[in-house]
Formats: sequence, structure tokens, C-alpha cells
Amino acid sequence: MADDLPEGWEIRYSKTHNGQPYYYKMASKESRWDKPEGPPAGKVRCSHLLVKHRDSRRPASWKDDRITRTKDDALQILKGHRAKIVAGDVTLGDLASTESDCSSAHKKGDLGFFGRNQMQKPFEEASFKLEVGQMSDPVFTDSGIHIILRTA
Ligand SMILES: O=C(CCc1ccccc1)N[C@H](Cc1nc2ccccc2[nH]1)C(=O)O
Repeated sequence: MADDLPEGWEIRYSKTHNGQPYYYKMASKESRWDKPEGPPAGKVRCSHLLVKHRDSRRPASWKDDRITRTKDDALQILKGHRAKIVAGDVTLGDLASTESDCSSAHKKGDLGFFGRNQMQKPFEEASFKLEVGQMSDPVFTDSGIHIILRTA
């Protein structure tokens, strides 16, 4: 699909090869038959670890059908997870697999690629501020408290 091309690329159709599609980058005047790799324009890919609390929009998860911890306790738990990741003891993906209150835990916290206006605003703003490989500070949404790792 042409709507997931990396920044600056567009799909064109060859006039000399039976209308065969090719890819063109205006800035460098580059053209190629094979689809260019890279993150879709305007999108980021992130993984996250979510700790919910009793005031979360849905205070339940695959881990716990009734979450009663306070928001402060959730923050302390999340800070403990973050410290382990920063220390290099564990990766966010591996810790999310067992500790995240989001269903994405089953995919090591991976949320795939997303653009603006797809996630809750605090999550979106934090995600789009991150460089690839960078991890956020705790981010508060209606779902709970997250740490976010930008992966692409
Ligand atoms: O909404 C979902 C599913 C998110 C998801 C996206 C893509 C792949 C897999 C999962 N889970 C919620 C918890 C939750 N709230 C979020 C807010 C922002 C980003 C991720 C979030 N996860 C919940 O379980 O209550």
C-alpha cells in the first residue's frame, strides 16, 4: 500500500514498463522498483509497560480481574520496573511480558506503528517526543501509568 511509504517517497507507474509501479523520492530524484524500507511517514513504533490502578478507565487486565492498587502504589511499582530496565537487568519487552496490565504484554508490549490521533494524547505526545531507542519517564493516561520505548 502506498500510504505506508517512508518519508519523502511516492509510488508512480512506469510509462515504459506496462504501467508497472515504481517508487520515487523527489528530494534525491531517486527511483527504484522495490518498495523502500523504513517507518511509514508520520508514524512511530513503540512498546510499553502499563501499570493500572483503581482509578484506571478499566481497572482489570489479563493479570488481575480486579485491580485495587492506588495510583501512588502503581507509580512506585512502575518506577521500580523502570530502574531495572535502566540498570540493564532486563529489557522493557521481557518485563512487559509478565508485568504489563495491557494486552500487548503478550507481544512484549509492542503496539506496532501508529500515527497521531490514534492513542490517548499524553501517550501520543510522549511517544512522538522520543528518539528511536529512547524510553520515556512515567506517562499518565486514563488507562494507568506507562513507560514507553520507541523502537522505530
Ligand atoms: O487498549 C489496549 C490495547 C492496546 C493495544 C494496541 C495494539 C496492540 C495491542 C494492544 N489496552 C488497554 C490498556 C492500554 N491503554 C493504552 C493507552 C495507550 C497505549 C496503549 C494502551 N493500552 C487495556 O487492556 O485496558
